[in-house]
Amino acid sequence: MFDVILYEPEIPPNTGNVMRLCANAGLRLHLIEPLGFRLEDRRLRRAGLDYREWAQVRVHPDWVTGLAAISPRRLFALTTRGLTAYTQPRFEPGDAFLFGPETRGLPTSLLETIRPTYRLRIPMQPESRSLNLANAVAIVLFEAWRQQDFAGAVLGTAAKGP
Ligand SMILES: C[S@@+](CC[C@H](N)C(=O)[O-])C[C@H]1O[C@@H](n2cnc3c(N)ncnc32)[C@H](O)[C@@H]1O
Repeated sequence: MFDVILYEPEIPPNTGNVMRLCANAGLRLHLIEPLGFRLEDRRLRRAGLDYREWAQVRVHPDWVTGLAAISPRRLFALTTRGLTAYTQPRFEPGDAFLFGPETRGLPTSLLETIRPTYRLRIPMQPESRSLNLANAVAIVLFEAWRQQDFAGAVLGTAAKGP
């Protein structure tokens, strides 16, 4: 329904967390190379990811190839320099969300080239610099999925009493 794109991610446990999140929410995950680690990295494997969590991950050799393969309906770039709150747009199936690398964020040159539909920002306290990448993905993607009434999810059953 939605595509998540990690642009040149650097830290294995972050990508592992996002892989699990995407599998849980039924989202496709795209990793744009170069990665700051090998997919065989034991710190990624240590996340205990199973086949299902690897199955929906695609690795693209560069941004141009990745974008052509994903071909999103709209592209939302998540950046601390965004001017639009992530809660403002009405997301639709086929939208894609682009997140930057942990130490650098999304390069200005990339943002100017791709011209995303919106540059989205997650509100923070004035003295805060940024959120952890995996946390940022979780916040935005669950908002997008919430807007779809958590389509496809099992929302739970009432607990049986004693
Ligand atoms: C650790 S942050 C990068 C920090 C980098 N110094 C910067 O300012 O962009 C990794 C990625 O998480 C996302 N992110 C983190 N905090 C965010 C926020 N408050 N609003 C929007 N995106 C955020 C962005 O995609 C960012 O590129």
